[in-house]
Amino acid sequence: MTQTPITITLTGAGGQIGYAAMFRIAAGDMLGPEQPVALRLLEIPQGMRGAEGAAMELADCAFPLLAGVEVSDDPAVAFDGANVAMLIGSRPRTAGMERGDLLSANGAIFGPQGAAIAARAAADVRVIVVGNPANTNALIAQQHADGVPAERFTALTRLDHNRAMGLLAAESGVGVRDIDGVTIWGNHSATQYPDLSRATVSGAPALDAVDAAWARGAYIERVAKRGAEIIEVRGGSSVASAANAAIEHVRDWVLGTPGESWTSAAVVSRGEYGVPEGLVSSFPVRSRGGRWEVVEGLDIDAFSRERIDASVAELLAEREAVRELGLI
Ligand SMILES: NC(=O)c1ccc[n+]([C@@H]2O[C@H](COP(=O)([O-])OP(=O)(O)OC[C@H]3O[C@@H](n4cnc5c(N)ncnc54)[C@H](O)[C@@H]3O)[C@@H](O)[C@H]2O)c1
Ligand SMILES: O=C(O)C[C@H](O)C(=O)O
Repeated sequence: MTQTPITITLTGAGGQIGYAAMFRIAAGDMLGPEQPVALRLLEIPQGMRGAEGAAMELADCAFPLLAGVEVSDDPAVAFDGANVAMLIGSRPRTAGMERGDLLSANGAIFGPQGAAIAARAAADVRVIVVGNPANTNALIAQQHADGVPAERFTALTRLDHNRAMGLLAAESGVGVRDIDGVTIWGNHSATQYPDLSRATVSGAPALDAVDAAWARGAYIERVAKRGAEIIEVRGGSSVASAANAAIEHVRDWVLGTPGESWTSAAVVSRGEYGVPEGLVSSFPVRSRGGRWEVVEGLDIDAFSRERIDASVAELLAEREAVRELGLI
């Protein structure tokens, strides 16, 4: 194990998702069993004891790959030299709220963090925003990160992607290994579009394996509202599945996606599929050479067009709202 450690900054490290993620990262689940990692844990003063306690437990695990842990409430310290920044810290919604209701409460967190990343992080920094509303928070961070290429800012829709795979597998009576070609388009919100147009079940078109009305009705609704379903059943928003998805997002971004398969991630649009440039929107993506590439050239039928446009309209409205709040 002679490799230089990769520095990973986790914000909200005293919170639930941070706690669920950090032990797996330190165990090598994100960057592989040969790659040492150094963790920088960022919290606000009220969250520092939780983060410090988690750091003590990390030490008590004696992970061979863990090259160090630092806890700080200063973004300039926590983002110093960061190769990967996982922006988790922010308030979760509670029952009855939409994620967009968190914009004014959480949006203000991401401008200063974007600026701190620009000032302190490593030249190759990759940023994933988990805190909701994730797409627009990523936009805010990106807009404050002068000098950092826009493509380094992403938001998490891998959890939606995994949910879409899991629910399709259950409906088809197969394992998730037999599912491919699912896409999440748009916003990590109730308007997102889980698209089965090109999905396959055991190599055959998914739309032949399941009822088409289900695929374009109840299925979309269930995937898009799964977060609220979890809140209702657990009494709190998803934690371990969110941490898992964030880990998979970073793993694939750094190490690549397998073969021709794609996954879903919210990336800064360059105008692909008519999504206005600059919005952070979910697309089908592959990772090649450490960069996300939007899978281009897929046919979009009228149904899909309408769903994508509806979610993009919400992203445009969120961008307008944060402009009005003076956050970008
Ligand atoms: N994108 C997704 O798929 C997805 C999935 C699940 C949860 N989430 C979101 O992730 C966020 C975190 O969820 P959680 O369950 O871990 O919440 P939590 O309340 O358990 O933890 C959040 C932590 O963030 C800290 N924090 C707040 N402001 C901060 C700042 N400026 N800098 C650093 N830390 C800060 C808090 O002190 C707290 O410890 C929520 O916004 C939730 O809605 C997103
Ligand atoms: O739904 C939420 O508020 C939490 C998270 O975004 C989720 O999708 O589980």
